[in-house]
Amino acid sequence: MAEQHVETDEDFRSRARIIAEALPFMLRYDDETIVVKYGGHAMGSPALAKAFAEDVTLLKLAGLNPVVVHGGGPQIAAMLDRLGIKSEFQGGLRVTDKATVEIVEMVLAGSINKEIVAAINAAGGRAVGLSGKDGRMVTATRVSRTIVDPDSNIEKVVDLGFVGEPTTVRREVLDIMAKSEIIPVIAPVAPGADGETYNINADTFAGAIAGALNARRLLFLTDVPGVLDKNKQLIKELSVAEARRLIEDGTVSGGMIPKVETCIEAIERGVEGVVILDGKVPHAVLLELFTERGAGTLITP
Ligand SMILES: Nc1ncnc2c1ncn2[C@@H]1O[C@H](COP(=O)(O)OP(=O)(O)O)[C@@H](O)[C@H]1O
Ligand SMILES: CC(=O)N[C@@H](CCC(=O)OP(=O)(O)O)C(=O)O
Repeated sequence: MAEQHVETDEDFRSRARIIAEALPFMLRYDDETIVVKYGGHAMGSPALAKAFAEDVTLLKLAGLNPVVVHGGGPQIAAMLDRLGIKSEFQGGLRVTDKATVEIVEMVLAGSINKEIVAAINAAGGRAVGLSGKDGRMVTATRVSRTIVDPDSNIEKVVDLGFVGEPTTVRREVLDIMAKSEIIPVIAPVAPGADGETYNINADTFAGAIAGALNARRLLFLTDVPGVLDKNKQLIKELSVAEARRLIEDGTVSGGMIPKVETCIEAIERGVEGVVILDGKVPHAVLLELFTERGAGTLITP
């Protein structure tokens, strides 16, 4: 028979201490907007998803204003694969043709968005799923990427198809939700002025939302402990200038590029406290916000 853990009086009292330790942080962030970007790679097991949903629910009940922006890159890749649609990335962005953008919207604004909404609601919160299309929240413009051709070593502009970046963000719907018990969960797709649907990198999207809402904190939950140096060691603090250097020298690559670029832009827009952290640590959001010991990489001006 399994041995039962008997709680001592000391264990019992230490629980109260742990709860009380959160008080100064609750006061610090009272009424403040916290944008949490939940990356596709951070969506691991059902237990992790439950812990994430509990954290977000607890933030709202504690008087903060959490806004969730989610990704789903691996989940889009799996669906495209099942449908036999090839997909490639340029500079961390998915080249998105007409067929691909339909799948992107279906996976992001459909299944993933509703899974997160359901998880938060199961934890006792009141989540509402949205995309950039709802309430005309976000308008996108088409982007392209300049890359260096490995054969000729010459720079060339690559058309990425229906890939956009947010140009305008209307706060209206999010402001209404902030005053209510509702927790917005937003998928990163938005219409362009041409009426087409655009696929927006979730990091870039989260940065635009955080900037428009004057968020106090922007947290990126991913699948690595933070930004790693050339020796794969965690960099705990990174200035904007150092972050730019790491992109230029290739230390930061792939999906970490839009994340770090967004951190830089968010800081330049006045967002205080931008952190990249490991979403595979259960309750990463609570540990980051409600304890003195920060996790991950903090980007500073
Ligand atoms: N310097 C770096 N430090 C940490 N991760 C890096 C770095 N350069 C590239 N990466 C890659 O970036 C990935 C995180 O970005 P991404 O795959 O887009 O995650 P998410 O789905 O969470 O947005 C990591 O898993 C890692 O493979
Ligand atoms: C243009 C572009 O690359 N869009 C991303 C949107 C999803 C995303 O960013 O998801 P993660 O945060 O999980 O990486 C994509 O198609 O994969």
